[in-house]
Amino acid sequence: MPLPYRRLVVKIGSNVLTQDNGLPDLPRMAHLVDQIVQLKAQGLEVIVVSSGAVAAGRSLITVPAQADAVRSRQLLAAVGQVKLLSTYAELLAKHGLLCAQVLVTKEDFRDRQHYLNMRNCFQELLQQQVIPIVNENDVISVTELMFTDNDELASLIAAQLDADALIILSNVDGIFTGDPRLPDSELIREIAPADTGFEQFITAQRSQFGRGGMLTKCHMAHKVAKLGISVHIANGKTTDILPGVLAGTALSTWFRPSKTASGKKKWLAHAHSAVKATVRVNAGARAALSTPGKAVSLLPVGILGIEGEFKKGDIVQIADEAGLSLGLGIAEYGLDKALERLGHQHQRPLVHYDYLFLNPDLA
Ligand SMILES: Nc1ncnc2c1ncn2[C@@H]1O[C@H](COP(=O)(O)OP(=O)(O)O)[C@@H](O)[C@H]1O
Ligand SMILES: N[C@@H](CCC(=O)OP(=O)(O)O)C(=O)O
Repeated sequence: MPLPYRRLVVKIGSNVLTQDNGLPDLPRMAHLVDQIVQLKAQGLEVIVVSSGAVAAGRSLITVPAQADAVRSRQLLAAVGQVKLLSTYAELLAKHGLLCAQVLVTKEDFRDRQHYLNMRNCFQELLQQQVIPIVNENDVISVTELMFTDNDELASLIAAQLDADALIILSNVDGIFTGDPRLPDSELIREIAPADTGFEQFITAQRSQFGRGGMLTKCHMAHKVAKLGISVHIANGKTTDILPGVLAGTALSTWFRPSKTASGKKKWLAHAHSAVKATVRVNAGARAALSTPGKAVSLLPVGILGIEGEFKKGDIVQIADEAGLSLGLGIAEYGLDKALERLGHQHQRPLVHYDYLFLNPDLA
């Protein structure tokens, strides 16, 4: 049967790879690797984003009682990542396949050139039939340098590599209409790009070893789907979940994708840390930019003011009069020219539509 996707990112959460006692679940890992190999044999390119370094570290070393939370995580992840990757390497070697370790931090997504370098490396690995296994570099990612969790990282990678689909494997079948442990809660099978309000169902409860929780998963999934990438949240503990999701026979919450965004827009969607200045627009410009289905560029006539400095090609944030962020764009010219043209009619757009990413929840 032909599979609907060509390039797939699979995110595997900590709890999927971890037993209740906190130690790695090797049979589960072996089964997931078998499924990945099966998909690869059917012609799919697979990129894995795997958590589990901290859990693997726990099986190897005891954290000293005086170590704080940051030190403990660094210690466990530094030791555990070696074990995590060597386990993947051994399991894949049985099928004659190689994997590659890709450890990243938020910084690696800041600069477009840096971003493209990373993308080129992924492309080479995929071309050589190597399976990239990505994780956050927990040793140097501390506090504000951290991704919210690996769901955010997996979303960035899916957008960066123009994946057709992202499958997020957790310990639940998807998003439920209430606490998944309660019998009245029902699985939401499909969420459309324009759907809102599903966040109300999500409780603060997390899996035992997870970091971000279901709310980040939802936000990320929705954002990625709006970039034109199909997203499924499914249960990584279910037998044959990956082929099941792809065949449409397994349970999951499917975030239906909107029409595909350009590579530049996908990059901009996650480029908040690279913003150089904020451009405030008036109500008319806000209304024009947020009209569904219309390709509108940001013209100087609708700009009220600018905070910060930028050059041609820098990323600017666009905000409304109240300071609410509307999206990000690439400046067509620098601050000096922008100030000269501010408020004037018949001027070149400061941000062209092709280089503009508007927040999906913009009303
Ligand atoms: N409405 C909901 N539907 C599904 N899961 C939910 C919901 N609200 C909270 N959760 C919790 O989210 C958890 C999964 O998120 P998380 O702990 O981040 O997992 P992971 O480690 O796989 O990233 C589930 O184990 C569940 O307890
Ligand atoms: N980088 C950490 C995982 C952090 C994380 O986001 O975990 P999870 O929420 O289970 O995907 C590790 O490898 O242990």
